Amino acid sequence: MLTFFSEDSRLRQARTELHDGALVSPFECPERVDLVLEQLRQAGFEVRAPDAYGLEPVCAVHDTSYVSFLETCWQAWQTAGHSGEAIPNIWPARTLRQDKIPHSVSGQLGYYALAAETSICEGTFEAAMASKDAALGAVEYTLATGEPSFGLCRPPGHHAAFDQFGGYCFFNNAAIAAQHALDAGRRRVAVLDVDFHHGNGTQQIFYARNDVLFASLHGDPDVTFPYYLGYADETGAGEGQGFNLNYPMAPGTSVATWMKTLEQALSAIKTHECELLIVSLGVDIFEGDPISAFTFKRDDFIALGKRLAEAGLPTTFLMEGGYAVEEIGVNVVNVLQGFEQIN
Ligand SMILES: NCCCCCC(=O)NO
Ligand SMILES: [Zn+2]
Repeated sequence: MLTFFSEDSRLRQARTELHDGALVSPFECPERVDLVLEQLRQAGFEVRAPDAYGLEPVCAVHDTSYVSFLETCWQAWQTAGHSGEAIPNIWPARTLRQDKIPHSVSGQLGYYALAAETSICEGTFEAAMASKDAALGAVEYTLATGEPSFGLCRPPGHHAAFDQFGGYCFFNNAAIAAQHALDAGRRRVAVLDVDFHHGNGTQQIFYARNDVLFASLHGDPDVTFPYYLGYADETGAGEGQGFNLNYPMAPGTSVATWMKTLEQALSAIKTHECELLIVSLGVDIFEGDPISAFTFKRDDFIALGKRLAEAGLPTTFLMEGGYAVEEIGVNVVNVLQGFEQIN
């Protein structure tokens, strides 16, 4: 399976993440892609650098002011005299005005951030641009050939909403790729999110639309990040009613139960006659993931890849989460090789 990856993904070298009340070394680290690349190359996968697609595909799903904020935030933060990495510490919380975008970079950080764990630093914007290019290269290849592809996207994207970053995400790679497919003439695209965490950003971007079916299997938001979206009663709005499917599951859910739940999502994708499948591939459903709570073992990822291939759709996999760094490469390659065994 052809893989797309841009070396500029490494440009984000954040030093801090707010975790358990302390600033720690980020779980979403550049070493993640090193380990995936190592396993891909050992398994004989071709890795190709994508074209640079510019900002147009980004602004097809994200707010242009938000994109400009991401591009200028780090410089503005430093110009304002801050010495650490850019981390928000105030939000337009429920009792404050929601219609104000302050000129202060501190105020803008809170306006555009959905969570506080994700810092903005040197190279963040450039890495996010590289990540969405990997996604676009992969989906363009699949659209052109019908063959499956893998976008080794770093940073990940599924928490990024129309005008919000967080959960280690800045541009919603899956949404950008889905919109690109629609702009290329596909009528209906499915985004299947198998990451441990709900893809709140992907949901929000397509929530009122019926040309993208969003289906997500994830840890119950009642007890799992992002907490405030991802419940089963969120089924879409307006024309999008019925085109958003959330399958929250309790921490510790067995793989057997997870795979049975996957059947529900795949059945809906088939019913909706989707022409392209984009898989938000988070391998943080691995039992050893440090910040997640599902129970996949290495070989379960092979079964996952096989089952997805049986859906029989042109498929693009896009990297989302996965923080058990030592095993991330094997777990990713297992999905892709499982898929190829059937496809
Ligand atoms: N405490 C922050 C949790 C961020 C979740 C990142 C992720 O893997 N999302 O899929
Ligand atoms: Zn995740």
